[in-house]
Amino acid sequence: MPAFLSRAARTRIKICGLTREADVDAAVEAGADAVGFVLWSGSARHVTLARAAELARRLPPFVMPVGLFVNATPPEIDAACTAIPNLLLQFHGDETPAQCDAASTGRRPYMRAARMKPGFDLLDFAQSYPNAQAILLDAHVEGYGGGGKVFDWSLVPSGVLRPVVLSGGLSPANVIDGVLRVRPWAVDVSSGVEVGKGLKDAELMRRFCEAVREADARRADADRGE
Ligand SMILES: O=C(O)c1ccccc1N[C@@H]1O[C@H](COP(=O)(O)O)[C@@H](O)[C@H]1O
Repeated sequence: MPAFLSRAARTRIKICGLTREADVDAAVEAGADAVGFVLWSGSARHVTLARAAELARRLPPFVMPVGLFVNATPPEIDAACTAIPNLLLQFHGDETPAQCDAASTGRRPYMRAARMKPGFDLLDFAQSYPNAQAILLDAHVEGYGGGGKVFDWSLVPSGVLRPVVLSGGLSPANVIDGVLRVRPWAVDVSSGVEVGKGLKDAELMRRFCEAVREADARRADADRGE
């Protein structure tokens, strides 16, 4: 059985939209498995590639840098992958399967964001991106994402058969519920651990990660029938 389907899996944590050194350090300290840099200039959390590379150099081994793109060109993605080794690509715009595959050149792992709303066919969407390493679920919001909006988790069907990353308005207050309801491979948070756009709060990040661990413990108990 693939690890992402295992009931015992520890829910991975990505914290996105970091812009400051202290926030990168605090995210790692809190227990993040991945940290995201918004490389789309249309976002209030945007960082230049040079800045993202500088921040990514602070990451210790086994904490992965993620580059968030919205309709970036292949040369922009090439430049990012050159500047930041081991960059996981997050396509959060209108990228087609062919565009994602071309940008990844078959060698760079990527996640594709799905914008969840009633009527959206997630199974069909996931199938149309067979080379995406994960499907990231975000709420359908004005613009492209990062709006701090929770979508209706009951829209997530069982049987996606791909690693799912739950995002969209997660926070220390609701992430336990999200993990128990959706059982994602990973969770991704931005607005819910912020004091201002791109300005993270160390205490909120700590509480978020702690809540995910609590959800994992409850999930394990539930699976054991306790
Ligand atoms: O963070 C942004 O500014 C952003 C811009 C464009 C697309 C996605 C963006 N962020 C991603 O959105 C989800 C949900 O974020 P939130 O927790 O609801 O604020 C997350 O994957 C961010 O990486």
